[in-house]
Amino acid sequence: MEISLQQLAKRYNKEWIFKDLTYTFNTGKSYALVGANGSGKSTLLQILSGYRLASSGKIIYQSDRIEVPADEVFSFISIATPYMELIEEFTLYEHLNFHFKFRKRRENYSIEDIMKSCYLQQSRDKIVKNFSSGMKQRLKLALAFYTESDLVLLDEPTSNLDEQGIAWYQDKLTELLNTSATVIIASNQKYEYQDFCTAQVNIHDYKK
Ligand SMILES: Nc1ncnc2c1ncn2[C@@H]1O[C@H](COP(=O)(O)OP(=O)(O)OP(=O)(O)O)[C@@H](O)[C@H]1O
Repeated sequence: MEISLQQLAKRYNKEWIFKDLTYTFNTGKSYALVGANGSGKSTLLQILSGYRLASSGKIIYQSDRIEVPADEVFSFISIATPYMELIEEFTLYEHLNFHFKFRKRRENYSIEDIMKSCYLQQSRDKIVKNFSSGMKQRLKLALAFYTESDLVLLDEPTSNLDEQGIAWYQDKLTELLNTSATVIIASNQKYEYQDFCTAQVNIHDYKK
């Protein structure tokens, strides 16, 4: 998916978070969205996902060179972010089963394959509410990695992950980058994007 931002700007009350952001994210490429804490990385990802509105400017989404209407964009996107809530009352199996009733699994991986791949197969029938923070993060990432999507948005992807979890993230990211998905990673940690992303966008360049 190609995403073209035209003079995008966002402010909260009187504070401009970014202004005049004109940039194109190209199909199949991967981007690191960088900037200090509080600079606006999550805000931009939320706008790209349709969760928040920009204050001004325009976003054009194109799939196979055809513009995707704004109200259909959500079905092309996967997102893993700290503000996204999991359905805590479900077991792991129920959660994955529910999600994949609405979205297609990448390359027809089975739910069992997905649980195994994120080292959660032992927790198949455990309620998500009782997951540790690292387990919840692996589930969020698994939902993003294994959903067939044209655009994958990852916000602080390794928060709460241990060393094995970080290696798993890097491995799954490498697999994702071999697909045609466009990937955007908002990050403060170089190991989340260095050696993986083809370009960097620094929010501080759009604050003048
Ligand atoms: N709903 C909101 N209302 C008002 N201000 C907000 C809101 N959400 C975020 N902000 C402000 O917008 C700015 C950018 O926040 P954002 O979370 O996008 O930054 P970030 O770059 O993702 O930060 P971090 O690296 O700490 O996660 C901050 O000053 C924050 O306080």
